[in-house]
Amino acid sequence: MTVKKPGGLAGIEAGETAISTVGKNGLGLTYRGYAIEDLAEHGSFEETAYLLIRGKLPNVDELAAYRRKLAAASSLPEPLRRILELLPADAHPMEVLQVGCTALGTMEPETESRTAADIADRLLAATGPMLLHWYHYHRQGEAEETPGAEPELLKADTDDGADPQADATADAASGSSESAAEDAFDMDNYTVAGHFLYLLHGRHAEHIAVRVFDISLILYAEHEFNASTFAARVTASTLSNYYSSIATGIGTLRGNLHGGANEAVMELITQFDTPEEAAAATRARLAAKQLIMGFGHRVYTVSDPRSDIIKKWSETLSLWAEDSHLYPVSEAVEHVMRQEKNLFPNLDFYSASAYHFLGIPTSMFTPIFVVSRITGWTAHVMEQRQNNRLIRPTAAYVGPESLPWLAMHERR
Ligand SMILES: CC(=O)SCCNC(=O)CCNC(=O)[C@H](O)C(C)(C)COP(=O)(O)OP(=O)(O)OC[C@H]1O[C@@H](n2cnc3c(N)ncnc32)[C@H](O)[C@@H]1OP(=O)(O)O
Ligand SMILES: O=C([O-])CC(=O)C(=O)O
Repeated sequence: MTVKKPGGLAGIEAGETAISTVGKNGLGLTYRGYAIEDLAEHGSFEETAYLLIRGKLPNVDELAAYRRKLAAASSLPEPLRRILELLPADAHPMEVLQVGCTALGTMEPETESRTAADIADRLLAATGPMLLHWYHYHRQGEAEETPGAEPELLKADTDDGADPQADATADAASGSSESAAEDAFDMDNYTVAGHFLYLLHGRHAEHIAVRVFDISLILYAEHEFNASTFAARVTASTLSNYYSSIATGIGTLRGNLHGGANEAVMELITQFDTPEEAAAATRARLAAKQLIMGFGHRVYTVSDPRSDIIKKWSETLSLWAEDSHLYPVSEAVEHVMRQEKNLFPNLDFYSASAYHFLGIPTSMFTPIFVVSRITGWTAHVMEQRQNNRLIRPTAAYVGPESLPWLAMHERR
């Protein structure tokens, strides 16, 4: 008798890693031995990126130098800007990032002196600007379409009376090599989070907005053998180049069962005006055997520790938000999912409302996941290369056997 193997490689230990632990005892997440709770409370995304890519937490001087390196790496070469401008306005933002990263790979290829770690630094600083250059270029002259816009209390004061969003947009669209936004951004205090929000909104974001965004980047950075990381490792295992692993990771992250879930969550919760409506609709969907995005997990069985952290921040941001009802709506969905299915929210569920309250357009949610996960993908590509063996499992053949050859005229 043959024993049926679990689908989707569930429960299969597909290799070793020293980068992170996921779901030990059903819960818990560590990056190189550090608890996610500590990283999110005391650390920054730059420290997390350094830890993942270089294997240790940076000291004061190393962190300052790293931030300077990232700040310098955040500007886009002119040919790359042109390529991004040629992409259609309705292109999928994940494909824009795939094109952007691959195009950069043709301009700044991996070499002995330009290592995977160097390119990772370049990409985690430059992918946000790539996305936002393409975004603003195509929205030149359009009304602000950021849903919910940034809550008033989260906005930094702009004292010159100018409309920096319009300036940044127009300048990006004009094709000048350095946009007004980049010129004006305080590069001495560069953070990936602060720079992204600045380029999006055309003004410095409030401290709390930058901090919440920074924490979300920490939470999204790494997660063991998740689908996109595993796919990136498969690509690395063929001795392909670094950029190809990243392109693989982006393509795999896009799907709704993985990174795409945060956008699907937003599409769900914005359909409801009240918690009661959300609860009833969730019950109806479950009865119809539909998936509710942002719930469940392949590895965690008790809870996703990242969800507790981002949920708290989503609640805090909702206090200032125009459409603050999205937080109680989300809680109502969570309540039904726990009651009916004993399922808990994963990181994507409350990230959706948190990003929305920060004034981030829904179509950028999964690309932001890319900006962060580049760190984890890189750590895994480097680990795979250190002790490489081609990843090539076998399949149990279940197709037809020994068919007689059919001549052309015999085929239906
Ligand atoms: C950052 C991230 O990438 S986290 C993951 C993001 N993805 C999502 O949120 C998508 C929604 N969730 C899901 O589809 C799944 O929970 C996954 C893909 C995350 C994990 O999938 P699997 O490990 O294969 O779990 P599986 O599909 O076997 O689920 C077990 C049971 O729970 C149910 N279930 C799991 N997740 C959900 C959900 N979100 N909504 C409704 N039911 C669910 C399944 O239907 C299944 O029920 P059954 O036993 O009656 O058939
Ligand atoms: O681990 C997984 O399967 C998905 C996930 O939560 C992640 O990649 O962050």
